[in-house]
Amino acid sequence: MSAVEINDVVKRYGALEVVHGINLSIQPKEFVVLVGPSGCGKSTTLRMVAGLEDISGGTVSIGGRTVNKVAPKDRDVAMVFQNYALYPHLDVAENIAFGLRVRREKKDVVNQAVAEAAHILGLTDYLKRKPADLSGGQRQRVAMGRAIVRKPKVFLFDEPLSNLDAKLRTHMRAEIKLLHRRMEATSIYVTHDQVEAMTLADRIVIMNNGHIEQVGSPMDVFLEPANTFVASFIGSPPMNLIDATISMVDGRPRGVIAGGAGQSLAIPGAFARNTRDGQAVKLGIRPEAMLVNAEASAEAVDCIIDLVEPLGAEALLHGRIDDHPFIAKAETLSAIHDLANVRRLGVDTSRMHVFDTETGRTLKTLA
Ligand SMILES: Nc1ncnc2c1ncn2[C@@H]1O[C@H](COP(=O)(O)OP(=O)(O)OP(=O)(O)O)[C@@H](O)[C@H]1O
Repeated sequence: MSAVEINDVVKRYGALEVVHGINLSIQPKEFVVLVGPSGCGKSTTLRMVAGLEDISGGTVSIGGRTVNKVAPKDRDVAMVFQNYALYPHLDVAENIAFGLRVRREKKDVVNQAVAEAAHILGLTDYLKRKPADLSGGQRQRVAMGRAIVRKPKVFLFDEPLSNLDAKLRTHMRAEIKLLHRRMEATSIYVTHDQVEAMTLADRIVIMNNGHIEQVGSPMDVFLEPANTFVASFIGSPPMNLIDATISMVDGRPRGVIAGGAGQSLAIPGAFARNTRDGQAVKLGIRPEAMLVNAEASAEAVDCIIDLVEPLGAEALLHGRIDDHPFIAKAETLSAIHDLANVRRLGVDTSRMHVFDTETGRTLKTLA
């Protein structure tokens, strides 16, 4: 039985429909991340699972029970919010204990649960402090402690790290992952940050405009994006998408880059059989599949580099191929090239993607 089942779920605010009939089955112990740009409906979806928003159509089930009409407190879920939602007048121990006290659990049960959670989260020395005297990361841990002690069927996280600075966010991300390994609790996590999604998720659900674009493991969605939206959302810097037209050369399709002098790249085998002569496509080339050492590549294109951004071991090259902007990634340590003066880049076409321009869908036959 799935832990959470979302069936044809719709959300409307008056006449405005913001979630358009989505389907998702979440397995027990699974860590699922809903990711997408601002306004795509991920928080609304999570809040419908939590019971904080009414469901306009379809059903949500938790542990096999339809919960559409069940009050949030009776759904056996615990939610961790971005703004922590701690009680400022209560100390850490009282904040963690709050849900158990409401349930009128016995005092020694509460004390033991709080001690355990504090130990897991490294809060033992802070139990008597008020939230105002804690760092952002510590406050977020208290919020997680409050969720843990309730031992819910499902943890729901709504952008829990977005108020933290970059370093702390990386640290807390690792903590959440370790916590999940330890507790093995089914978790649904909402973020707009694709790096957070990639690092935390067993499965990523990519949402856009109230629809689900693709569901898969982090590597699946990275290696086999179903469409241009997923391709440009997952991966940093994003995949370059270059307009081209398919042209058959000696019976093999090549993508001729639009609006230029006819430069072209070989369409990889997995995409080739779904192309047709004259078809408008987008060639999807990840920055790391563009190679400074063009002479060593079977396929290459002429380009102009406008800007080199050194990142340390790597540099990002911002440039143009026939007026199409692109970003390439180069290793600075091994490259003997003067990166600003690179005029030709190799393309590892075995790692190239091809999308139909009209539908945006990949031309690869996905399993
Ligand atoms: N109470 C409301 N009334 C009307 N429209 C709403 C309401 N709440 C949310 N929306 C709209 O629903 C859509 C989805 O919102 P939601 O908060 O789920 O997006 P999100 O993907 O979580 O974005 P963000 O990352 O910015 O929170 C948005 O277009 C938003 O404007």
